[in-house]
Amino acid sequence: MDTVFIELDRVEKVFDVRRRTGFLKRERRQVRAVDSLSFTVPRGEMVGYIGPNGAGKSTTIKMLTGILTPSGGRLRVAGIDPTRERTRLARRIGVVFGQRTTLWWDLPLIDSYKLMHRMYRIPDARYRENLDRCVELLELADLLEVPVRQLSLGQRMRGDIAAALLHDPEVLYLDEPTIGLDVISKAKVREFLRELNTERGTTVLLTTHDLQDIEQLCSRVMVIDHGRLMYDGPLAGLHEVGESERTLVVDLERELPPIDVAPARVVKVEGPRQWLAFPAHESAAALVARIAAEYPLVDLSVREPDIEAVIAKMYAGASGAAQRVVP
Ligand SMILES: Nc1ncnc2c1ncn2[C@@H]1O[C@H](COP(=O)(O)OP(=O)(O)OP(=O)(O)O)[C@@H](O)[C@H]1O
Repeated sequence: MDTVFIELDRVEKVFDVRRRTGFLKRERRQVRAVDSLSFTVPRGEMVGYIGPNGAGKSTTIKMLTGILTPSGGRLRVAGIDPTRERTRLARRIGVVFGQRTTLWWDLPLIDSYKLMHRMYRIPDARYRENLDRCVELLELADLLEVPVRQLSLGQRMRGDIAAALLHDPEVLYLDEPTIGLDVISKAKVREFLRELNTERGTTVLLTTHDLQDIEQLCSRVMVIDHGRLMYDGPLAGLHEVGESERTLVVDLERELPPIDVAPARVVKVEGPRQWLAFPAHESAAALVARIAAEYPLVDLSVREPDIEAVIAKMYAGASGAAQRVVP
């Protein structure tokens, strides 16, 4: 697990953008899509890679596949420089872009796979074995003869994931693999990815706007914004850096004025029930003890912060370098 598989050292990507600003007038501007980005991913890890729109996620993945060349820094995948040896690397990586398909639109699904078999020069036995496995686990048997354009989004996505895995890649880059899928299809895709990771040890870098993907699949999450790494650690750790709050719901014997115990503050009162927000890192037990000592307490419960709210808050305040938290 501890061999470094993906390695970025102060990687930069700057785009030159020309914009028409008037008749014969053009403005040149530089967009720093990825800004001094450093991280490593060990072989066999499944990592979530998240950030708001335009944060630089796709640009990172494109550099990792060799489609884009970094403007600066050092980048290696399996010891290979993707820009210099894109073809050699292609045999070892799989890519799924949720919003685009790599399948041939008018052909039955199986024909796309046959074409890939030849394109990647996959040995016959290996191709058969991988295809059988994907067909079984992704439930593709009834879909193989169906032209891709007739597949539903969820079916096509499963078809695309299989296509990315026929050549046994060591790493899989997934860009929004569950976008637009219904609950059942999402569950199938997640289960498949989990199995792929545990059974085959495939390294997975997962970009998604669906935090449940991350919660269910990744023990580690990287948050990127304005091309910079804002957080790298377990999902649970985001609570602390996101300055999130937990809520204590207190039932008193009778209606009373708002409870006064710092640092908690009352955010809602409904008859004898009061809601108190307090910093997530504070001990709930200490707070409860103080309330019990001073107020006629009947019942209480603690509500954990919603991770979506934590991340939204983090994105909102993520413009300054001062808030970068990379343990
Ligand atoms: N080919 C390009 N030319 C110019 N600017 C680009 C190019 N590709 C990306 N950008 C810019 O770089 C920044 C990062 O874009 P990128 O697509 O990597 O973000 P993202 O995190 O993948 O966003 P999303 O979640 O919307 O897909 C954006 O400001 C984008 O406009």
